[in-house]
Amino acid sequence: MIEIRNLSKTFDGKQVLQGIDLVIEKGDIYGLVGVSGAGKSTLLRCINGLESFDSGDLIVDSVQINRLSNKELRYFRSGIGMIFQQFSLLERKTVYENILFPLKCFKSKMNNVDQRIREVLELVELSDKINMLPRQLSGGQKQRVAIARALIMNPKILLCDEATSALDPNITQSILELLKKINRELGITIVVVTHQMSVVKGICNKMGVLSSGKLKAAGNAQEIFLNTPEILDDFMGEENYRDGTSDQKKIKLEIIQRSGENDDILSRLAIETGVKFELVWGGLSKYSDSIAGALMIRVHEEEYSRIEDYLDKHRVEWRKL
Ligand SMILES: Nc1ncnc2c1ncn2[C@@H]1O[C@H](COP(=O)(O)OP(=O)(O)OP(=O)(O)O)[C@@H](O)[C@H]1O
Repeated sequence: MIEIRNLSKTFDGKQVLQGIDLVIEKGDIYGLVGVSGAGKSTLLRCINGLESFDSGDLIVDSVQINRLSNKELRYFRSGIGMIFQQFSLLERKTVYENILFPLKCFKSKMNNVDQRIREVLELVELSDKINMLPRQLSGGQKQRVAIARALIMNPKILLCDEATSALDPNITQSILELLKKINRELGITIVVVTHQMSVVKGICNKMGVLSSGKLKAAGNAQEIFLNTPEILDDFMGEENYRDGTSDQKKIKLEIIQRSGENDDILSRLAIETGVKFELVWGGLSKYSDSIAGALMIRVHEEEYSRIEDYLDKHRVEWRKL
């Protein structure tokens, strides 16, 4: 378990994390989201002791990180894996040597190193690339090597800093599946820093929303998406829909669909109100353990009240954006 209590940090007098209280349970896949500069990466780096903090407590499996000596901190960090957007592989070393690297760094006395490297490579499904150099691999394959390198030390926690941000959607999906498998089969707690809402929806059971160094919300990811979506408004539009024409006279609203309810809502809305509206974005999202969806429509302000009346009358869940 990772417990963060009233943690604050400044950089050059600027407060970048302010009174953060957060608990990440063993086995969670926890998403940390927020706009650029919100403090996500700094918080992630505090968790593995790469970054110090000014006040508060950070306790990982009953170990108070801020009280560790340098030697103890080094040992502690060997039990936490980390992967990055840019993979950070050694370009002149083979896949095998890259995975071996942390064992050398931490002067590990692990037995059967060769067998262990082959095991982690099999887990990330890259056994056939063992003697290749990073430049001979695709982005997704490089991230798999980075994951294997993180796993070689048998970590209890894996930290992912924008690990899929540089990848195509299909490749992202396969990396997310791999992270889920690692969480499920090895029981590794995963903390994911991302600006991609689809990543949080796809794999995270919990999430924390950071804004200007403060924690705006924390809890069950699906509940935050469905019950308090306004908290995520800052990110909407970056990924879910593109709306270049900012027509002031049009109002956007979101219709929530839970478990297949209101499948026919758009056709009913069009036929029964006669209002012409635009579908901006729509889709079902697969949350870690269920499916729910949202439809975003745009309507001229003069006709907005007819839509509002219809949705309320038919008890359809919606909100104005
Ligand atoms: N080493 C540093 N020295 C000084 N300021 C820093 C340092 N690292 C981060 N900051 C500042 O701390 C704030 C939080 O940065 P951080 O990288 O944690 O945000 P983030 O939410 O991860 O953003 P992004 O999504 O862009 O990576 C920013 O204002 C950043 O400029």
